[in-house]
Amino acid sequence: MSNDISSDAGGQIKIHPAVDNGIPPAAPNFSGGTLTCRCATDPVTVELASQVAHNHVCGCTKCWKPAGALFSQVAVVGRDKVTVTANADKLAIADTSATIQRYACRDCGVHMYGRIENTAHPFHGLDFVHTELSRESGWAPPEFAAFVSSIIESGFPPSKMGAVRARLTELGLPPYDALSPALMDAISTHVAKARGVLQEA
Ligand SMILES: N[C@@H](CCC(=O)N[C@@H](CS)C(=O)NCC(=O)O)C(=O)O
Ligand SMILES: [Zn+2]
Ligand SMILES: [Zn+2]
Repeated sequence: MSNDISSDAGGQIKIHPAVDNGIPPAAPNFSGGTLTCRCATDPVTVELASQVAHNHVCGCTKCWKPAGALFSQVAVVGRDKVTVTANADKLAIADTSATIQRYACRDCGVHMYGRIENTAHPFHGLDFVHTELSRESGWAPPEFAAFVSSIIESGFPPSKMGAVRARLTELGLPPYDALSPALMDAISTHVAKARGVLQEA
């Protein structure tokens, strides 16, 4: 336990640096900022021309996490609000077979944005971004924890899942093993309408 990267000296479970010491609120009228990768020279920069939505922490193996973090922090923003403003040539898709095409810096490994190209996907039109890559404060804070059980797939001991879910709840991040109920309902509503079995939401 003492050398477990997922807990601090006091045994407190560490979720992600953006939430471990309290979650700062959104700034009113916040209108975006610049994401910068971790390269000391020639960093990739991405401009977001709006506030983000549905910010959350994600335990899946595919989302980018800073070193030592159990969870990723990830939000969505309209794809028309996302512009790569420097060193775009360093970006490559982390896994071309994934639904979300995550554009990663080849040098530092940070994911700069994730994009869904399938126009039938419920989340088409939204890009996935990590606001911690910005120096600005005022981003919409994370509201829930998604894919919590998936941290086990990165090697986290199943016996400590109770402590993780308790800590997430304490932080005000209700833990779910897929997305939040609101987002799961939105996905199924989209699917039902596409199948013609539902007219009204
Ligand atoms: N248990 C899997 C879950 C992966 C997963 O489904 N991730 C969600 C949340 S980011 C997703 O929507 N993935 C789509 C994708 O990765 O393209 C893992 O941890 O790898
Ligand atoms: Zn980089
Ligand atoms: Zn994820």
